[in-house]
Amino acid sequence: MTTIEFAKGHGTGNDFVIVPDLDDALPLKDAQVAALCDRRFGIGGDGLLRVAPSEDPAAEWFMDYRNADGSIAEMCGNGVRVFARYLLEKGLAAGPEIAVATRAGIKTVTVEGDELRVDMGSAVFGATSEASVEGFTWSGQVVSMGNPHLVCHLGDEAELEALELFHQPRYDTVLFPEGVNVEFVTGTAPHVRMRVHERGVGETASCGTGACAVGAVALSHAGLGTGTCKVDVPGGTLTITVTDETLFMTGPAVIVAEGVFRA
Ligand SMILES: N[C@@H](CCC[C@H](N)C(=O)O)C(=O)O
Repeated sequence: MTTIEFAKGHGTGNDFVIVPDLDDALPLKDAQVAALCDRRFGIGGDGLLRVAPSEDPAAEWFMDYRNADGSIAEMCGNGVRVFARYLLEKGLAAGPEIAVATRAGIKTVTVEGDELRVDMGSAVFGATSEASVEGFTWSGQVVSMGNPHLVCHLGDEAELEALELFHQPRYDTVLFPEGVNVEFVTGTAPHVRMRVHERGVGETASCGTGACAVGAVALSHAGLGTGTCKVDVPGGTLTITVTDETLFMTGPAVIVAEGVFRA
């Protein structure tokens, strides 16, 4: 029998299995990640955060993020806050500023009271494209937060609530050969609401990088290059602040369990 030490945490309901691998001795296979993230036969999570030593001298720890299906993603916004909270609780980092190495570069996480603020780097706007769910089609803004997003604005709250996101949204597979996270949004800056269908997961209660993309688009639609936008997700609220230099995401992150997984 194999045993794997784990913790479990979430940020606005986007939940993660955390696997400490401080000696970098546990390179998890896709099937192992999927088994750990399975909600019936495993621990359950939208993704997995392996805590590994960083090869970049600018950060001590590397966040090896994997989606629930085992696929690799470049970045995870809620994940990086949960990762930093885990480091703090385990005494692996001191704070108030923690540098975390990710596949999308070093992210600096700052403790702000009960919440954590992350310097996510600027949102990069691309072309416009379309997403469809069950025969309905919306135009969307392509945004990169290190990982790909398609931000679609819907007519009203009723339309947002009626969305059947257990279906995989259709998108331009030539533009997104590796898949895309699709955000569905109502409202205008400084306060919007979104639901999300995540690549490699399905509908989740929150997506940090998705909220960053949505906040940046909402501010831009309002004619504001800089400013703050609150983004309500099913699992809570994230605050997105765009400056001339970067984009900050602020929100909660909690560790809720620890244990040993037997496989
Ligand atoms: N939930 C995450 C995003 C995780 C990665 C995403 N599913 C992808 O494949 O790009 C977040 O909080 O940003």
